[in-house]
Amino acid sequence: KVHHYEWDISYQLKSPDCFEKLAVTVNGEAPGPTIRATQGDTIVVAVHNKLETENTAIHWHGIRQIDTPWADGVAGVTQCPILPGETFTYKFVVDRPGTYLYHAHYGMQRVAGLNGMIVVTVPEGFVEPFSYDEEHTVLLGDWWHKSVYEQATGLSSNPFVFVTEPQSLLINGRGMFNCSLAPSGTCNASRPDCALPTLFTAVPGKTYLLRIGSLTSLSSLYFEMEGHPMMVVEADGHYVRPFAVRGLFIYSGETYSVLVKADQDPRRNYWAASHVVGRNPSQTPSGKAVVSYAFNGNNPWMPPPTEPRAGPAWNNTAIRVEQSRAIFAHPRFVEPMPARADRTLLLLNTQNRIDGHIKWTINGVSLMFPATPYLVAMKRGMKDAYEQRPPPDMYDHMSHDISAPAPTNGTVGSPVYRLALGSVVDVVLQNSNALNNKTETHPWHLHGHDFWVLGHGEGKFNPAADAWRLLNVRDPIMKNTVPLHPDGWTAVRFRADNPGVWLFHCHVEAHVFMGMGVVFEEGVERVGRLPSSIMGCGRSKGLH
Ligand SMILES: O=C1O[C@H]([C@@H](O)CO)C(O)=C1O
Repeated sequence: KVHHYEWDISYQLKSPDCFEKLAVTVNGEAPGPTIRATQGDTIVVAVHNKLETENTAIHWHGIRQIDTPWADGVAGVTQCPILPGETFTYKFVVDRPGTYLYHAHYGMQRVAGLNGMIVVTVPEGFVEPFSYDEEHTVLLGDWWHKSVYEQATGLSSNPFVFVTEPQSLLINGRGMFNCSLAPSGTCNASRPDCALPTLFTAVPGKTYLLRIGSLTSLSSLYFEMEGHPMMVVEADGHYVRPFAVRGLFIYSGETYSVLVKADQDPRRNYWAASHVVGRNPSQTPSGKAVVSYAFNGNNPWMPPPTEPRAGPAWNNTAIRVEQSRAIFAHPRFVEPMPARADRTLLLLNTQNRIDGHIKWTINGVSLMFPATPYLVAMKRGMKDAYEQRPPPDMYDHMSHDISAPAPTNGTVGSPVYRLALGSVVDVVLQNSNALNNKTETHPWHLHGHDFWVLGHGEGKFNPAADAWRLLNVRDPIMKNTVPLHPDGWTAVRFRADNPGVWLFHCHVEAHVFMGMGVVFEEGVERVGRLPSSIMGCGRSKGLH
């Protein structure tokens, strides 16, 4: 089945948390509509850029784009940005069931509100390893009152101005800023678009599947529903061995499906809440929504009689690592993993000062997208359009001190790791302290593939020693986004079997903007004829 969408992308005045601000919308809405399809369906989205003065591009997060690498939607990697007034049509197949996301992938535009969810259901006759009565989507976000322009300008300025902490957390696009803190006339608590949202209406005794996704710009979150523990059954489109949590840690770019049973006293309603973890949440009030009960005698619009609980200690890394380590493939859906890798990359992130600007680097290189999209440049053999020298596979793991800021400056560039088509690649992401001597959470997202999550560890990964033996090679979960925890490392394995050029990056919008990403190429010569609609910028001007 083919699903056709016509999307007008435009700025609209919105007040998702009562504060009025310009947001990038899809057909007037932010978040955009949920795309619903069945495994194997084709999605066609005609994107009309009506932003007047701003480019755009949309990434379909978690969709591998097999045979359609030009539809991945990353300006600078897989296509030229879509100019104001132009229409670009994405066409791709949703080849696996699960919960996915979409969002802008041009500059820091995701921060401005262009995001939404993709739900791919199983084909008729397929029995999932769990059952439920109804399903709902929960999209988590964070929200700033500063414009994207101010945020991006601050990050690239000298002196550096960080985006700082979000003003609000959004649940399904709604938050609640305390208007007494805003300049008069900018915030109005009685606006309908910032009313306390109902997460879903529960009928006593029924079981609900919540498809939860996070598209925060910066924040790692803890999501919980008062009195309602969750059974986690899916992660990034893969069934997991079910595990129960009272609250779910979720990182930007991740999705989880959870089962919730409506088994509480139905004569009242309950809080759902999201809390910042991993960074100090003192400037960011928790996001709130209501789980309301449909029950004779209960008022479904009444706020719960309780106060929402405070979140867990934001700086308790151990409990977050514990959840990361509790996720295994469902025993009936273990995807066989190659026993060893053909190549290992040890990728160290450091924050560096380069020509006075603060950047993130990976093995000393801060990624800057080239003017000509990599996919066009590499497929057409334009050797001067990107850096020919590949970035380093390793950092100096013997002597580098991860608890100290980077001792060297690093460089800014547009290199690419060229992977042999079909080869197996291990990547160990290694965290280290930023220039302010703090260590942070970095959720890493791989385009075009899922990876097996081999493990998470503390401190520095030592490739020569025991570290490999600690990894889970028996039933690792496959994901497209995985957290790199403070002071630690995360190891993943993937098969480079999808011809194209693919971004792998920290999903914190400010961090990828500051260069925290790498580019992989595999089998670009096998990519089919590139559509001329992805061309028109840099050295691809005039090509078709
Ligand atoms: O990228 C970042 O920059 C600041 C700080 O590290 C500046 O040194 C911060 O909190 C980030 O997450």
